[in-house]
Order: sequence, then C-alpha cells, then structure tokens
Amino acid sequence: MIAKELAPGVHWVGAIDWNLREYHGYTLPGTTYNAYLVQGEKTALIDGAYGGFEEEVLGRIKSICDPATIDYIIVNHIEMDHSGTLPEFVRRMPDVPIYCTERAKEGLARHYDTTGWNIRVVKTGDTLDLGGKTLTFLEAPMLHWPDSMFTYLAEDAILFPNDAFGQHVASAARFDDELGRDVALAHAQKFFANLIIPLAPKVLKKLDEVGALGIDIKMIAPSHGVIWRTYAGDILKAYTDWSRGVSKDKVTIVYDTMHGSTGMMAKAIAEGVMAEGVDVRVCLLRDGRYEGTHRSDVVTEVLDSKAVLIGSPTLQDEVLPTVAGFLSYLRGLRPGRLGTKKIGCAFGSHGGMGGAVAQANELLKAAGIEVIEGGFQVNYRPDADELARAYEFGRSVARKVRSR
Ligand SMILES: Cc1cc2nc3c(=O)[nH]c(=O)nc-3n(C[C@H](O)[C@H](O)[C@H](O)COP(=O)(O)O)c2cc1C
Repeated sequence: MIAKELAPGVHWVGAIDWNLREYHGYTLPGTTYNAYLVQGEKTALIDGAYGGFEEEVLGRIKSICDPATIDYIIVNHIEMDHSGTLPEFVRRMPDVPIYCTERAKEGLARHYDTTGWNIRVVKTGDTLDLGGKTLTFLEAPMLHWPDSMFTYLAEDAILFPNDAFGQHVASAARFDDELGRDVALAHAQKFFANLIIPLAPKVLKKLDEVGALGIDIKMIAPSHGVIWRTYAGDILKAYTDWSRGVSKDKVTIVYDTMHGSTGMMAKAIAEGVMAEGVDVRVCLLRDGRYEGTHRSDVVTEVLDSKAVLIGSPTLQDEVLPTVAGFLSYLRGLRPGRLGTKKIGCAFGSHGGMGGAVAQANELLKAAGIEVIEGGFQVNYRPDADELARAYEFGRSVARKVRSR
C-alpha cells in the first residue's frame, strides 16, 4: 500500500473501490474514497472511507507513519462512504479528538454508537494548529448534507471540500493531469448533474464566500476521484458555469417506445435539430444496463443542453414507466434552480385518447423546465407528413435553443 504526496507533509491515504458500479442509483466505473494525512508537528487525518476499507486506508497511513500517532481526525461529512471506517479508527486510536460540525456530531450518533468518542464541534473560522500546518474549517451546510464542511490547509493552499468537486472514477491516477483534464471534467459533470444541481444556488453563494475570504487555492482535494492540482481553476469555473445553467446549444431527446412509433418521431425531431446546426443527443431509456441509457447518464446530457424533449407513448392512460421514472428523478434534481432555465416539450404516439404527452409536459414543468409548446403527438405510426412535422418541430426547437 502506498500513499501519494500532494505536498510535503500532505498525503492521500484513501481507498480505491474498483468494483462499485452503482451508488444511490448512479452508475459509475468504480470510485475512490479519499482520505488525507496532514503532518505538522501534530498529525491529522482528514476523512475516511466506506466500512470494509479500513485496512486499505490504514495500510496507506502505515507507509507514512504509525496510525497510533494520529493526533486528530477531521470529519468533513458523515455519509458512510467517508465515515464508515471511523468506528474501527476510534477503536484503534481511542480518545482521538474528532473535529466536525454540530450537525455532524448529531448525525454520527445516528449512524454509530459514539459513546465515549471525543468529538469536538467546530464552526466556520475555527482553526486547528498542527505546528507548521494550520487547518481552517468552513461550514458548508447542504453542500451536500446538513453536516458538511470544508477544511482548508493554509500553508499549502489546499482545500478539502469533501464531496464538492468530486468525481466517481476508479483509476491509478490521483491527479487531474494524470487522468486528463477533459476526462476528469466529464466525470465531475456527471457528479454535479446527479448530486449538485439542486444545490446550485448554494454553490454560487459558497463560491462567493470562499472568494471573499481572499484565500489562495492551489489544489482542491475532494473526497472522490482525482485531486485538482493543474486544473483547479477549471473545476471552479465549471462549477460556476454549471450552477448558472450555462449549457451548450444542444438538445437532449429522451424517450422510450413500445412499438417504435415514438422512436420514429424522436429520430425525425433529431434530424430537424441537426439541420439547424444544433447538437443533439438521443437517449433511449431502457433498463439502464447499457451505456448512455441510465438516468444518471441522461441527466448529465440534460445538464449539458439548453433543451430537453421527452418522448412517451401512452400506456393505460399514462406516461411509460421508464419515462415517468426519469421525470421523477429529474424533478428531484430541480434543474429549475440552475441560473438559466432549460426549455422543453413532450412528444409521443398514442392509440386512443392519449394522455402521456400532456402528463409529461406537466412533469417537465414540475421539474422546473420551461415548457415551450403543448406537445407534439401522433395517432399510432407517424406517416410521412407527420414525420415531416416532427422534423420541423425539431428545427423550431433548435432555433429557440440558438436564440437563447
Ligand atoms: C398495453 C397497451 C396499453 C395502451 N394504452 C393506451 C391508452 O391508454 N391510451 C392510448 O391512447 N393508447 C394506448 N395504447 C396504444 C399505444 O399508445 C400506441 O400503440 C402507440 O402507437 C404506441 O407507441 P410506440 O410505438 O411508441 O410504443 C396502448 C398500447 C398498449 C400496448
């Protein structure tokens, strides 16, 4: 087990979960649980890993120092993928002071038997002097849980923001430049789309707050994925842009179909969008096992797009369950909170009274999408005229996208 140096006296001592493919409904190519060891005259361990990874984290620590010599543990966030190792660490380092927010203290007690744990509550601005290394705490409630906080190491200008700026990716790369800028940003974008969208206004406020502190940030060391050392400025800008709703001239078409008619419409609409020189992504919602069909990938495309079109045939007076499930997920993410509203509209085929298109439009509105039309629907299979109308519909959406 090896640790990885970020700066003299600062090491990554986390765990790599190569096999994780699904986490709270998010598909991923594995992930890392990043823990960091900061050594001044005293030693602090920042965060931990999921339960089961104790030996891996301790093994990496042992490559630097005896874990028994750790003087402090910092808990930036209590979620079990970071705190799961804590009970074992406390067992091995009894009485070690644990620094966290008040809400974290309460939350830890709801997860573990914290009787006898030496928990010290900190607030924004509190510092911990390690002797040559100074940690400053910054509460970050709801980024992304009530207990969350950031820790800043002044001497090396490293921010440890826990989940913020993280990415779910398992690799040998520990740093952004090793993984590659664009790959790292793409993983961060999926993480943002699936976890951070509803927090966008808070992200902007927190970024302003951090900016107002006038602190230098050379490195951002999140709790998942690679450490931003070369592209720290890029991920800060990306978070600002994504929160503001800055997106591409792009339309994401999300649909499912029983007999192919709604699929024919999706294809014709996509052709219309492309004819206007606007980018388009067509996502067939299925069981999510195939690349690009899982809702966690599809919402990433939505984040990246100015418009989202939802296609569903009517099934028993309702939107298809796959599409309804997607729209429920999208509503929870509240894209309406992004600084710029996305536009959208539903389309689909039906055999009788229909209903799915009107329902999908309502669900889009509930998700905070600005619905631009009453919807586009056909009876059974679209004929040549209807496909031509679908094409024109695509062109009109693309023109709206270009004008925004
Ligand atoms: C089990 C089943 C239930 C259906 N229920 C409705 C319905 O309630 N209302 C309606 O207008 N059409 C209903 N339809 C008809 C479909 O919406 C129609 O066949 C449509 O063209 C299918 O589009 P698709 O090819 O995109 O799947 C139903 C079809 C099936 C197979």
